[in-house]
Amino acid sequence: MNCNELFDVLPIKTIEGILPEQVTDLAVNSRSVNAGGAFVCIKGFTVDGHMYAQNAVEAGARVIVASDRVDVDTERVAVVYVDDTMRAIALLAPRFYRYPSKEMTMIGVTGTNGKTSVSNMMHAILRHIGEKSAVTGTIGFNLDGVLFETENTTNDVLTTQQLIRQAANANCSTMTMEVSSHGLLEGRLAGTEFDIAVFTNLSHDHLDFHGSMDNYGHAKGLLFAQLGQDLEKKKFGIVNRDDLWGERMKKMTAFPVLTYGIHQSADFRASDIVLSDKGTSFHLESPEGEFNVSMALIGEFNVYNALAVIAALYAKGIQIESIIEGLAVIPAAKGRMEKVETDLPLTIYVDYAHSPDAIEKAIQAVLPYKGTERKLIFVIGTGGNRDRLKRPFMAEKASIADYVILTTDDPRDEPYASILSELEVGMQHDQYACIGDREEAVRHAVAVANEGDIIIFAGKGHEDFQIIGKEKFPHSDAMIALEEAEKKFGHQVREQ
Ligand SMILES: CC(=O)N[C@H]1[C@@H](OP(=O)(O)OP(=O)(O)OC[C@H]2O[C@@H](n3ccc(=O)[nH]c3=O)[C@H](O)[C@@H]2O)O[C@H](CO)[C@@H](O)[C@@H]1O[C@H](C)C(=O)N[C@@H](C)C(=O)N[C@H](CCC(=O)O)C(=O)O
Ligand SMILES: Nc1ncnc2c1ncn2[C@@H]1O[C@H](COP(=O)(O)OP(=O)(O)OP(=O)(O)O)[C@@H](O)[C@H]1O
Repeated sequence: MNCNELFDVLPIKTIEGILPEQVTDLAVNSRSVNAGGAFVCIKGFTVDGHMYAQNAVEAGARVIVASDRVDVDTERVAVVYVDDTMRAIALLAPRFYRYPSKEMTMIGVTGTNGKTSVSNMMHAILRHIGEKSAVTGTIGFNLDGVLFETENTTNDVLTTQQLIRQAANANCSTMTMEVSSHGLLEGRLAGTEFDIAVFTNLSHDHLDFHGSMDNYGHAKGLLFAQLGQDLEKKKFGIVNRDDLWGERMKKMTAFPVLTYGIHQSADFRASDIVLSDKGTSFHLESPEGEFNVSMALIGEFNVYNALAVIAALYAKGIQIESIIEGLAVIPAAKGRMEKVETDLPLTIYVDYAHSPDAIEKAIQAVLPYKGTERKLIFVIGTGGNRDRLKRPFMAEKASIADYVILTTDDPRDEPYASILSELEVGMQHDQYACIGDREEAVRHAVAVANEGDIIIFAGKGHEDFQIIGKEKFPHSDAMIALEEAEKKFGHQVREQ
């Protein structure tokens, strides 16, 4: 891109050296600088990108954007000095990628729980009805069926613009993004123009970062505020009417807001809900009349997710009949109450619940068909060095299960003992075990199960690793559980 055109977007303090005519690339990581590119030095939580300016020059950068003095040869490279490089990249990235979000319908999904589920359901339905679609979030970046790994739920501003440009170039009609509160507060969505903002719910999580529920709720609301002020555009907010924070989200935008819910009156309302182990059906009241909806996803929480999906895709202009047809055939998002296929006499789910509300909802999903004979075993892990306040509340909700195994998900640098003791405070009955090593915890769950029992492994979901210390180790709840269950029950099945 032409340098004058690119840097014209910045309030520049000084330029040392001579700006080249063009830059080929933008980078915030010295390790991904390409020859002829520009490197922006970001001060992070861990390191200061200014330390890597010389590495960037050696990798071929022609321009460095910095706020602090950098010791580089200005005969070789131009240095653009600004007040704040984080704000600079927020302006440079969308300009460099030519404001790609304007070329598609952009749907942002925020809330404590349900972001991955809702956004992947929308993506799957759009593809089912023949539209090209992209989605980014905790599972990665899915470009019309091809999955790429990403670092964050909501990526840094540069990666975000790169991914949106990729989706636009691939002629996607829609890009759905999971929008985290961290992403909103840290400006990772600068330059992303959303058309539809969806709010799922708000409950206790990430208070280590936000300090209070009020701050956390405010951060989520920024997605609605970021719908902008150009009221001539057709934009929509979608909010959960049964969640007290829904009203607050609504107040953050002047655009029309469609509501959904089960208990309160709403534009999209579900009633006559039938929950089973095979799936869920409900009656839908909508602005277009009444419909029957059925889907293979289990649990009342998925009724909320389905309502959010229906309202958002309706706002995009898709016929409700087509959305319902899509809902009938799509699978659960990976690792979200995902049933592990087995002919062994156990029902096993892998789930990503790691907040008190999600744990309650995951357990409630199986209660309607569990009966009194079968035991529900719930394995709950929490991460080390992260929100400690939620731990007892997680165990309190887990206590709804008959037998609970308290363990870790990514212990990081925190000792097992401190994680487990803080969880244990919340237990409401004595039918539980504390086992820090997750593999051992999974094996124990199968060891205590009887034929017909249900086990939910919560906390790791789609992830196939565990972070212990600073390292990632391969880990799969499903594989360990199946191996153990095969040893325990396999002969029974084979002999039949
Ligand atoms: C606390 C936090 O937000 N950290 C984010 C932050 O990392 P950081 O500030 O530590 O980065 P850093 O390592 O100090 O690097 C600073 C700069 O130096 C550069 N650098 C670094 C090394 C080098 O050799 N060369 C170089 O140029 C880096 O590229 C970067 O530009 O910037 C990184 C790049 O954007 C993010 O990946 C990282 O997210 C970490 C992984 C994280 O765990 N974040 C969590 C808190 C988070 O954001 N979570 C939410 C989901 C919440 C939910 O579940 O709802 C999310 O959206 O993911
Ligand atoms: N609408 C919902 N309400 C409450 N719990 C939900 C809802 N949808 C999913 N869950 C539960 O929360 C877990 C996480 O769901 P999902 O990954 O969709 O949420 P998320 O908002 O993307 O979470 P995260 O930010 O942690 O990635 C699921 O595994 C399920 O147990």
